Amino acid sequence: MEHPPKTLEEDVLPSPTTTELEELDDPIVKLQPSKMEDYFFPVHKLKTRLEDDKKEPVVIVACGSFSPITYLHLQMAKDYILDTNFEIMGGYYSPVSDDYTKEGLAPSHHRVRMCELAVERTSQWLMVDAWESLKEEYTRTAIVMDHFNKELNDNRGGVMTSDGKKRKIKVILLAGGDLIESFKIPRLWLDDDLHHILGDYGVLIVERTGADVFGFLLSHDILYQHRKNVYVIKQLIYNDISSTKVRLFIKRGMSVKYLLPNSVIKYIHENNLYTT
Ligand SMILES: Nc1ncnc2c1ncn2[C@@H]1O[C@H](COP(=O)(O)OP(=O)(O)OP(=O)(O)O)[C@@H](O)[C@H]1O
Ligand SMILES: NC(=O)c1ccc[n+]([C@@H]2O[C@H](COP(=O)(O)O)[C@@H](O)[C@H]2O)c1
Repeated sequence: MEHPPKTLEEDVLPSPTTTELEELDDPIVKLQPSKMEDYFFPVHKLKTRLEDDKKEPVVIVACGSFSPITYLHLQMAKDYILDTNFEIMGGYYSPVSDDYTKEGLAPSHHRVRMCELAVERTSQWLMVDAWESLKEEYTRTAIVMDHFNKELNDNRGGVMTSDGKKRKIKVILLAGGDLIESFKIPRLWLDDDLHHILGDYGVLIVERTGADVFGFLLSHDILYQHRKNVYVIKQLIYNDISSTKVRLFIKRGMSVKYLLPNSVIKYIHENNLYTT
């Protein structure tokens, strides 16, 4: 279990590069198709070479509804940098399929496109993978993690180190504290899946207001058993934008500016999403 930095002095926050602060003029775009038969695994922002051989290559996978994606989801993926032992090769949003019966889900092709719009001008490492969303039936998160592992390690052989050898990428699930707390809901998660996700992959937990992550880690047997593979990202500034509230604001005709990227707001209006 990773603990937050003890003092701020010990923890040197990397300064963002200019490109990270500006919206990219020349966006790195490779849109996902809307049919499974046209599906390809997106790799256009994936780093293929490890810069620091002492670090462990990692790909972050964020599963969720993203209905719609907000600045919280974008910021959540950024906080990994506090952990200095990983070198991030890339990150993916994997929106759930339409079969996931949750209130407020816009059709999956809209959710995928909104995620793409959100990252295409603002990130040099985040991509959107439509595989899960293109499936007619719901796919459990453990199977989604296997899909990423297969694409990255089995099909592509991981990454290249400086001496030309290939190294396996650690695929890690990025999840908010609330998602982790859902592990305790009876029959929602299979124990075998939790052992697989936590034991064979790993979880990066982003603290969320109202969720006592450390207390929960202590109380949950399977999480505790795999605690070495569980990394908690302490939120220094809490951001509690929620997609539910964003949908409600839109429905009530209120402004959602500064809660999500303008390109996503424009898309929502153009496609008349969340108005009813
Ligand atoms: N405020 C937050 N702080 C930390 N993590 C969050 C926050 N909001 C969402 N997440 C995380 O983002 C991921 C995807 O979230 P998802 O879109 O499914 O839920 P949500 O934003 O809570 O949406 P909804 O309001 O529709 O339930 C999940 O891992 C969730 O825990
Ligand atoms: N058994 C499982 O694999 C399982 C159970 C609950 C949620 N999840 C995942 O968690 C993510 C977020 O779910 P919610 O939007 O319901 O918070 C989704 O990607 C969903 O697929 C997976």
